[in-house]
Amino acid sequence: MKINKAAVIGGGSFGTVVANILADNEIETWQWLRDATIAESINTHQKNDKYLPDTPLNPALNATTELDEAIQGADVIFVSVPSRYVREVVSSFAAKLMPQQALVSTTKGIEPERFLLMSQVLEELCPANPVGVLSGPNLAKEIARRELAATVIASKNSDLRRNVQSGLSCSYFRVYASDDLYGVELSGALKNIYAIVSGFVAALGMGENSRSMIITRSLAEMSRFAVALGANPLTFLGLAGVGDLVVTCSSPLSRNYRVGYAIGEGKTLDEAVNSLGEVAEGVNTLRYVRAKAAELDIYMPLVMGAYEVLFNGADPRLVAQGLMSGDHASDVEFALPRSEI
Ligand SMILES: NC(=O)C1=CN([C@@H]2O[C@H](COP(=O)(O)OP(=O)(O)OC[C@H]3O[C@@H](n4cnc5c(N)ncnc54)[C@H](O)[C@@H]3O)[C@@H](O)[C@H]2O)C=CC1
Ligand SMILES: O=C(CO)COP(=O)(O)O
Repeated sequence: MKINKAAVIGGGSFGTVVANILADNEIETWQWLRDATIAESINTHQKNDKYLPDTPLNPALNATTELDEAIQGADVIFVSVPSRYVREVVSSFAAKLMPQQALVSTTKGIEPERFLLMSQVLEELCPANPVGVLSGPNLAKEIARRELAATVIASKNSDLRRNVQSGLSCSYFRVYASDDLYGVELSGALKNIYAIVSGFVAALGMGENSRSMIITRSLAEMSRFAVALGANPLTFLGLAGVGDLVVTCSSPLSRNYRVGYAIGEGKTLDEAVNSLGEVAEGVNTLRYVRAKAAELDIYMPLVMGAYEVLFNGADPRLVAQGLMSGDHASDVEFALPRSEI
């Protein structure tokens, strides 16, 4: 079955990019957002003035502040609001869904109380509906300029995977498939932490060897955490893992990288976050992952170091330095077991 109507919940930069691709692919698309002025601007001037002011949007894209108008009859509903609001927003329409309507999260964050990923929140709220996750190296502003990019749709439901692949694939966007929902989603959330650390490293003027060491050891740390939580570490080798880690650890277009960069320059966390005006999920994810790693006794020196910098005022230089003095470990996680080091 192809997608005849799609809804996108969220009026930020990524929600707008997803909605615009769907509209470019001639799918009837309704984007829900709270701000009536932005909705009006999308409908009349084909612009999201706040989040993507330089991108002319497809004239066929419909924006609305009425949730019902967006979700009614939508074959797929993309959820693209910051993680702290996903439960609240989805709860407000969950009871109105028909069982065949699929939900796809694009949100890269964690709900702290029970350490739930967004697909788990969706499954809890909408147990009868197919659920998927879209994640990958997808800086919204580059995709908005139609620069080539690829992503991953992860779901246990093969119809959902195929529908999203055909609904979102176009000349500048390619969609790969995975059935490892948890691994794809966990890597999307975790990489935001390491983008912050890479921001410190860049601001401090450390060299390319340091940056490469940080990115590669981030991957080791992410996969160690993932395995402790029961995820498949192989997923971390794909676009949603290495791909997204590399792009967000390298690009000033990443909000998480920019937060780290500002802190590396000497700004406080509040100053760094307030100057963004957009969501940087990694700040909260760092708090939750640090608590989980402590609870499960998982060795994560970059997470522990970054936490000290963001929340206890430690010198960002110490994070990279911490790697030099930590326990000796194997290069590729799981290739050489710790017991043999
Ligand atoms: N921007 C990017 O390059 C990418 C972002 N993502 C993820 O997508 C999610 C959304 O990101 P962006 O669109 O970039 O965020 P954003 O900061 O550009 O926009 C967030 C949107 O959510 C809305 N919002 C905030 N609180 C809300 C509430 N209580 N109810 C309803 N709407 C609310 C805001 O008004 C805004 O329209 C994040 O989890 C992010 O990690 C994923 C891939 C790429
Ligand atoms: O997830 C992203 C790109 O894939 C966007 O990263 P930021 O949230 O750090 O901007």
